Amino acid sequence: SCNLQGMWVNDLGSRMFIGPLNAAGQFSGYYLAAVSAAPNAAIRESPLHGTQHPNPPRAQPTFGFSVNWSFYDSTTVFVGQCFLDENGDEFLEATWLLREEVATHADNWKATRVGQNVYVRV
Ligand SMILES: CN1C(=O)N(C)[C@H]2CS[C@@H](CCCCC(=O)O)[C@H]21
Repeated sequence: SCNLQGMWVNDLGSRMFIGPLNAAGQFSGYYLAAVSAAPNAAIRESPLHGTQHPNPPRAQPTFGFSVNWSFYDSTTVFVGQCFLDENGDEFLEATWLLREEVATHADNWKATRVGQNVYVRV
């Protein structure tokens, strides 16, 4: 079945490490963004926390997690599902919302980006 634990990479080249699940399906880990609005030199590991359906183990569970960027005033939340391909290899389909801190409420309209990415195991 699909378990999020371990190291993943997406099509942007970003990597994330997901730690062990607890009984409630909660996990922690870190995210290493391959690209950012911040200068590349600033990019560093950022903590993530989330949940996936733990018990009973689901073959292709849904998950969610959020990343508190340690080098930029923004936050990303991810939701998605773990799938098994025809070879039995796991991949993640994720949709994300990236919320950037903007200077004034007048800029609120342009503060949230959305996207989708696929992750495969490193
Ligand atoms: C590299 N990325 C990646 O692997 N994504 C799935 C997307 C959604 S989070 C964003 C990086 C945000 C870094 C901090 C910032 O620039 O606000 C982009």
